[in-house]
Amino acid sequence: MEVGFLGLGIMGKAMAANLLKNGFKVTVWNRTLSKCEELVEQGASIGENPAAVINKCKYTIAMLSDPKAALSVVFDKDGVLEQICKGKGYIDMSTVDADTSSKISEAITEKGGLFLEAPVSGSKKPAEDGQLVILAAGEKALYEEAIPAFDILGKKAFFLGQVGNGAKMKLVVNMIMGSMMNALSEGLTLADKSGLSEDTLLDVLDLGAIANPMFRMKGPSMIKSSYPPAFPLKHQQKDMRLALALGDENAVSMPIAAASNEAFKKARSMGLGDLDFSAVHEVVKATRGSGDA
Ligand SMILES: NC(=O)C1=CN([C@@H]2O[C@H](COP(=O)(O)OP(=O)(O)OC[C@H]3O[C@@H](n4cnc5c(N)ncnc54)[C@H](OP(=O)(O)O)[C@@H]3O)[C@@H](O)[C@H]2O)C=CC1
Ligand SMILES: O=CC(=O)O
Repeated sequence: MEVGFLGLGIMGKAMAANLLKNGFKVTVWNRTLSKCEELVEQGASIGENPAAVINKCKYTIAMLSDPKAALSVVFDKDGVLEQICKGKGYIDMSTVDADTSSKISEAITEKGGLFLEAPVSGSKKPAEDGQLVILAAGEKALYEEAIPAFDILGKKAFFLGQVGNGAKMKLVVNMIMGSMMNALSEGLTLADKSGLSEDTLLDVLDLGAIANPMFRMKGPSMIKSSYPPAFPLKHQQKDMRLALALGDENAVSMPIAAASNEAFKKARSMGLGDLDFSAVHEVVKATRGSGDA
C-alpha cells in the first residue's frame, strides 16, 4: 500500500519510519526537503510537493506544527487541494483546533476526497515505539481504511465521531498535561527552596496516587535543567492557547490552564520555545523561587 506522509519533524519522522519498517511503501514530503533524505535511506520515495504526494497515494497522512502550517499545506500553491479527488483520503494528525480541521474537511470533501482528523497523544518515544494514542474523527470509511497504519503507529485508536471531536479531545488532554507540568515544576521548586531533596520528592510521587509516566520521565532531567526537545515548548503553548479558546467558546473558566499558559508564553519570550516543554521549569524557578527565604 502506497501511503503519503507530509511533515517530517520530531513526530512525523518517527511515524513515517515505523510505516516503512512495517512494510508500507511511503512517499514523503517536508517543507525543508533535506529532512526527507534520512527517510529515503530507509526506503521512502520523495514527492516534490504536497500535491505530488496526494497524486501518487491512495491516502496521505500529515503531521505539521500548527493551524497555520496545516492550512498552508492544504490550500497554498502545489497543496493538497490541487490533487485530492474521489477515491483519495487525507488524514491530518497534527494538533490543531476544531475550526481549522473543519475548514480542511469542507474543502477536501467538496473535491470528492475523504477527510479524517487524527491527532495523537504521546511524544517522541511513543512515536518511535508505535505506542501513540490516536484520537480520530471524521469519515468513518477512511478511519477503517487507515486501521492497518494506525495499528503500526499507535497502541489504541479511538473513533470520536464528527470532525472537530478529535481536535477538541486532544486539546483537553494537552491542557491537563500543560497544567500538570507547571504543578510539577512548582513542586520541585518548593521542595528545593524548603530544603528537601527533589529526587526524593520524585520517588515519593512515584509511589502514590498521582504517579505518572510524565513525572517519571521528565522529573529527573528537570532537576538537572536539561530539556532536550521531545515535545517542543512552542507547541505546548500553542495547545494551551487553543484549549483556552475552546474554553472561551464554551464559557468554561480555566484559571489553572490560563496561569500555565502565561508561564509557557514567558518561556517562549525567554527563547525557550524550541526546547522541551518541561523547560517551563526555568520560568517557574525564576518567578516562584526568587523569594529571600
Ligand atoms: N513532539 C511531540 O511530542 C508531539 C507533537 N504533537 C503535535 O504534532 C505536530 C508535530 O509536532 P512535532 O513533530 O513535534 O513538531 P516539529 O516542530 O518537530 O515539526 C513540525 C513540522 O511542521 C512543518 N511545518 C511547520 N510550518 C510549516 C509550514 N508553514 N508549511 C509546511 N510545513 C510546515 C515542519 O517543516 P520544517 O522541517 O520545514 O520546519 C515540520 O515538518 C504538532 O501539531 C504537535 O503539537 C502531538 C503529540 C506529541
Ligand atoms: O502533544 C504532546 C503529547 O505528549 O501528547
